[in-house]
Amino acid sequence: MPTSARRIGILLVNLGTPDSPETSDVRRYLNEFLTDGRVVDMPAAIRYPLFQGLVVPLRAPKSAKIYKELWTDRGSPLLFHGLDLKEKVQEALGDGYVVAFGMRYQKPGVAGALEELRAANVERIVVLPLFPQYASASTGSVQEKVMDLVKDWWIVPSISFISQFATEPGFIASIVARGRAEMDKQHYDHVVLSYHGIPERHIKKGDPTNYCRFGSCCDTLTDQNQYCYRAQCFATSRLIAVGLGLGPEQYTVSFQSRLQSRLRDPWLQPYTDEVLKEFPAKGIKNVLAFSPAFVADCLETTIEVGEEFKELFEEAGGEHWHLVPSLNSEPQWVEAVADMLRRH
Ligand SMILES: C=CC1=C(C)c2cc3[nH]c(cc4nc(cc5[nH]c(cc1n2)c(C)c5CCC(=O)O)C(CCC(=O)O)=C4C)c(C)c3C=C
Ligand SMILES: [Fe+2]
Ligand SMILES: [Fe+2]
Repeated sequence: MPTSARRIGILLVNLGTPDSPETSDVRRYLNEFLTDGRVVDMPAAIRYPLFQGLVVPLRAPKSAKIYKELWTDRGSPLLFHGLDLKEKVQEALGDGYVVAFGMRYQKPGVAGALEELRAANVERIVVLPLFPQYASASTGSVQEKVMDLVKDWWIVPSISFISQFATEPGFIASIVARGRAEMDKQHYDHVVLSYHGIPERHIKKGDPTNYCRFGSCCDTLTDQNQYCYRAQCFATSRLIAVGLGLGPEQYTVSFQSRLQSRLRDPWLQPYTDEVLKEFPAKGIKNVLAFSPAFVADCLETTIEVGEEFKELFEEAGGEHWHLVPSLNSEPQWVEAVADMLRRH
């Protein structure tokens, strides 16, 4: 008797968000997030008491206030955009695929999403962490979680990971189209491409040949630095700039969202909140900002770039700061994701 063809399982994963903007839920989220050894790479014996006992209790009420500003009728944007993307990618890929969506921290979790794929008896699983540039704190953590979960299955399926898509033409074209739509509406003096920061140390830990010097070494992607987050951010930026027809002097690459550390560990620089203050004195009064480390709007885009940086820029004498929305579940991006998955 012929058997019907088995389908391919797709697991889309994003970072995670609190269940609600209440302090108790934000605390639970931050406790899980900031005790992940790939995010805070201190020995567990220090990390747990320091973060659960001190950092998170102090941070949670402040973060909760900001999450309240972000929250919508549909809840957290990171979550509902992820669910929308899942639906639309499923539609684009058709019956030969089963698409599931999970979050690295909190709900819906990666475990439940993997169970959906197991129940569908998929032939193999392709995991797409929704982070364009590879970082151990984001992509690496998702990879670790997936491997940790499937290791207990009686039959371990074939699993592959799309580790990064920093230079993927469909990703770049989707961002360029978003940017063009804004640039057609009005003139901008300058473009800022602001990426989530990470400690420089995290890059050095993934640099076995000791190649990265945080200088021009990151200006090209080579076999030696293919997983360097900084080099990937620069590669994404160059392609966006080419797509928008920008010369090197017309855009700035910078890094945001650093977690203040008393150890004063350097994070990737320049910091967005510092460079933007210098723009007005240089005659840059109208700025278009992109957040190309994120494919879905979230606290770090809508609030940090869209509101906090705007305020800082205006205080420094700037006139107009505008954030290009993330790709979310825009049709061109849905097709780019489906195409990436079909080719994988
Ligand atoms: C681009 C991917 C991300 C990397 C790399 C990353 C590294 C990283 N983040 C923190 C600390 C925080 N990040 C927070 C929010 C947050 N971070 C990402 C993505 C990456 N983080 C996203 C998508 C979000 C938004 C989630 C949402 O619910 O909207 C937060 C929580 C907010 C706050 O309290 O400020 C923290 C804390 C570190 C320390 C780190 C690398 C070492
Ligand atoms: Fe983060
Ligand atoms: Fe580098």
